[in-house]
Amino acid sequence: MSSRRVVVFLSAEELGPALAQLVASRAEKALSSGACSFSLGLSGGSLVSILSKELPAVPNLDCSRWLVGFCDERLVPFDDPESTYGLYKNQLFSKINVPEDRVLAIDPSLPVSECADDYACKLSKAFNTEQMPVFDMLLLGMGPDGHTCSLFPDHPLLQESQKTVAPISDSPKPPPQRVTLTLPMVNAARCVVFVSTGGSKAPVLKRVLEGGEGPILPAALVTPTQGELFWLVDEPAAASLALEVERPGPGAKL
Ligand SMILES: O=C(O)[C@H](O)[C@@H](O)[C@H](O)[C@H](O)COP(=O)(O)O
Repeated sequence: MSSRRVVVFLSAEELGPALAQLVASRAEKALSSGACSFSLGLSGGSLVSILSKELPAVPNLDCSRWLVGFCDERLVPFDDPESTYGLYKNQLFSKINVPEDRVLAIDPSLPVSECADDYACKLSKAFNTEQMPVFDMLLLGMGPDGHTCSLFPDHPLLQESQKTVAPISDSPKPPPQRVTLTLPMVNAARCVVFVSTGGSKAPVLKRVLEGGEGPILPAALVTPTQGELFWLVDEPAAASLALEVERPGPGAKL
């Protein structure tokens, strides 16, 4: 892992614009350095509302060459309120100019194992590679149990070392059937950004960032091989941290 930065913001309201600016600046950097696209993996949960509010507010944001995938997705129809793609379609994609055919959604009509394999093929095709697709940036959340994507504590999926996308049928967080990027896929990304806010995350954030008793939690297994790792958190989530963190001033660029 090239670097880990833990950045603490006064509130989620201050974190949002900084996150959007980070995404936009990394997209600009990728595309201006000759890449044909900027590949971004999205998670669900509270990230949906943060990104839907803050990305469209970035001045002159051009997403026409973005390639958008999902770090995990629930096996429900797109019009189900639990569908991460459905939420982003309604709340974000209608406000930015990412072409519809460059948003890589799962096929929720398939059985979960076939759905995972189908999504892995879709990603390989979109990234034009037979190797492990490498996202420019992945945006991850973390549950109060330390899960990320749909990788849950003590789950056999944490040992998956070959697949890029895996099925899960016993998610402890409903709905039970999902597909998820695997740890090798997540750790191959050029930049991984966790966003975690709220006091309920304070205990697990301390355990993930500073270590503690018991098995290592899924979010702590995200250690990009060569990529950057950001933890963007608010003060309530950081309340128990003892390690050195960054506290940028208002409007500071990451
Ligand atoms: O689809 C999902 O459930 C998410 O991808 C999941 O991994 C989420 O990121 C965490 O549960 C954190 O969610 P919050 O940020 O809402 O706490």
